[in-house]
Amino acid sequence: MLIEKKAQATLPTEYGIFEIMVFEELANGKEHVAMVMGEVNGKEKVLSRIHSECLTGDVFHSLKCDCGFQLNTAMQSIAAEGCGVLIYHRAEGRGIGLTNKIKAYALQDQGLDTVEANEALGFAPDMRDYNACAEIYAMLGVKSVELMTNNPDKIETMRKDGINIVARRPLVVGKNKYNEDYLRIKTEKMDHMFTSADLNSSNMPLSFDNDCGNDHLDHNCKQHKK
Ligand SMILES: Nc1nc2c(ncn2[C@@H]2O[C@H](COP(=O)(O)OP(=O)(O)OP(=O)(O)O)[C@@H](O)[C@H]2O)c(=O)[nH]1
Ligand SMILES: [Zn+2]
Repeated sequence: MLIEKKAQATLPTEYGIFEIMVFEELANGKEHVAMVMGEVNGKEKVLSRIHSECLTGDVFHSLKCDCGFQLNTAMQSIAAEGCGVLIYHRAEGRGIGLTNKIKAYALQDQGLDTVEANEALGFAPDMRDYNACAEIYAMLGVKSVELMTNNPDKIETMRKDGINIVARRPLVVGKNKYNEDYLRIKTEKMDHMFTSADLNSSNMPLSFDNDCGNDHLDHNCKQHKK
């Protein structure tokens, strides 16, 4: 056994009411979270997202990546379906941890891309495994999942790690001028399934992506003050 269920409670969110469950990965003490809506025990093709922790995107609404937008959209989609599982997978920085991710960001400030920065720090571009997630699905009684992701390598690794993925739902959201290159590199070097239409369109859901020419997101920008 890799994980142990530690706690469960009802959690109302702006998207709907979930059951939150905490599972500890015994080897490293990581606390993975399952946000569960509806009856998933014994079900096939449960709508699901395995969301890798991204403190900067999920909490601080960073625009350098698409994580925060994907997290919100995944929860909305599960709520719309009335049934599903979101696993919040504590694999910050694709498994290299927060300190190393921020070191990678510093290298990106100097011109390296997301893959080169990981490699410069001595890491593979993606260090994640999903064994704990496979066990969480098993403990929940989920037979198979429809996974929200754009990453075919993630699907392949998850299948190797024992997750039964029977369908994929794209999760293309949050493109903006700060993550354009990041999304392009993910498409070119990490095979993410963004179409050229996805990469060329702006699906930024927020109104502050202004056209004033100022390279900031200043809500007090004189041009935009009403
Ligand atoms: N090392 C590193 N990790 C990053 C970087 N940007 C985002 N991340 C982490 O990447 C993880 C998310 O991976 P992504 O490559 O964005 O997407 P994915 O999970 O593989 O695929 P999707 O399911 O389509 O979202 C989170 O843990 C983020 O913290 C970066 O530049 N370097
Ligand atoms: Zn992110």
